[in-house]
Amino acid sequence: MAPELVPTVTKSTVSFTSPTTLPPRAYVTFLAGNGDYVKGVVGLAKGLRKVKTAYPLVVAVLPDVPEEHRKILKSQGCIVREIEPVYPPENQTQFAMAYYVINYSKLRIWEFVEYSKMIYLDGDIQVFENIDHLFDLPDGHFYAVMDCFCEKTWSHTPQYKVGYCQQCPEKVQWPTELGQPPALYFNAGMFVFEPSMVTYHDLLKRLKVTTPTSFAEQDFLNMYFKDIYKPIPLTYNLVLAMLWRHPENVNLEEVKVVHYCAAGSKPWRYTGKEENMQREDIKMLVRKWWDIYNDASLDYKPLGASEASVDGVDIEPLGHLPKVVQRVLAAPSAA
Ligand SMILES: O=c1ccn([C@@H]2O[C@H](COP(=O)(O)OP(=O)(O)O)[C@@H](O)[C@H]2O)c(=O)[nH]1
Ligand SMILES: OC[C@H]1O[C@H](O[C@@H]2[C@@H](O)[C@H](O)[C@@H](O)[C@H](O)[C@@H]2O)[C@H](O)[C@@H](O)[C@H]1O
Ligand SMILES: [Mn+2]
Repeated sequence: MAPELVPTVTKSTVSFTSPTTLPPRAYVTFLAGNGDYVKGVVGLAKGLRKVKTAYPLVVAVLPDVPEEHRKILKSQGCIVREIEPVYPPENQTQFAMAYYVINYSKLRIWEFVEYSKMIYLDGDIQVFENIDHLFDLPDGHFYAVMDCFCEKTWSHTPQYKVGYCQQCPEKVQWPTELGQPPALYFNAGMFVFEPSMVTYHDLLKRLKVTTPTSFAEQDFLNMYFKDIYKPIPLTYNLVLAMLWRHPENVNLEEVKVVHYCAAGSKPWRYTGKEENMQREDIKMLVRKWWDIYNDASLDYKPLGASEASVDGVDIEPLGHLPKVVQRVLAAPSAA
């Protein structure tokens, strides 16, 4: 329903303005499959509500996301938009993770042109402090946080082989015999962008003639936006591996956004068994995620709607703190 318009008299004319003229902006995330990433998106929706963002969360869902999950997302106040998958050209490339092939579907968000500016967030991200001010960054650029090349997932790359990382370029100099150091490279789990049909069609056209590489759409987006990419501080997307790879670059107190992308760190699957997962900072961040996910006061409460169900579908929290997670979080750190 359109907001009730209130007349305002300017000079001799009367013009109508909506009482709350928010610019057309939104957060957007991506959901594929009928698995447990929907918990990540519910957690993200509740986290954004907790920090009192002024903007909605759009969830771009692939056709394989079941109706049940879509209803849960709508019950959490999300705007659910179905997108068609995007596949890279046929190739023999080994992606760093086999499922990365579906992540090219993220490119569909460029066609959400009803929004002038959007902030993309992976479903395994949590926002712990309000970041709405990023929407006011100057137009015409692509803003994202620089990634780290030190995890094993990078072992196929020249930078990993020589021990170079953009997070500490002075530690191991880029060997001159290898030519120019790699261009600044961002993590594609969070970025600020402007939807545009021109860009959207050009992205898909360029994808058709681009050989896929191990980090799939993240590599492609880095190639495509390299001339307008502007790094923003890691407080806006803490890739967890930074905690053990570049602790000197991290001040946890200042971190606003946490990206649970390290192996074994997805809070809704956390067992504490994988490498680094017994660290006290990891256990604290997993607990912080669950505190939001389990906080019923953060559930979306539309005026007048029953909180018990939506169209008869019981909207129970998707899961309390599983016993295994409680046990692991409570256990004293071995490290
Ligand atoms: O089975 C899947 C795999 C990925 N995703 C979405 O794609 C994003 C990117 O994948 P992921 O975060 O696992 O990559 P990582 O950042 O861990 O490399 C996820 O956050 C989800 O939003 C999803 O919905 N279902
Ligand atoms: O499809 C490729 C994915 O590549 C990125 O994840 C990687 C990357 O960050 C590496 O640098 C890390 O080492 C690794 O752990 C992490 O999973 C994005 O987070 C994700 O959204 C998506 O684009
Ligand atoms: Mn991620």
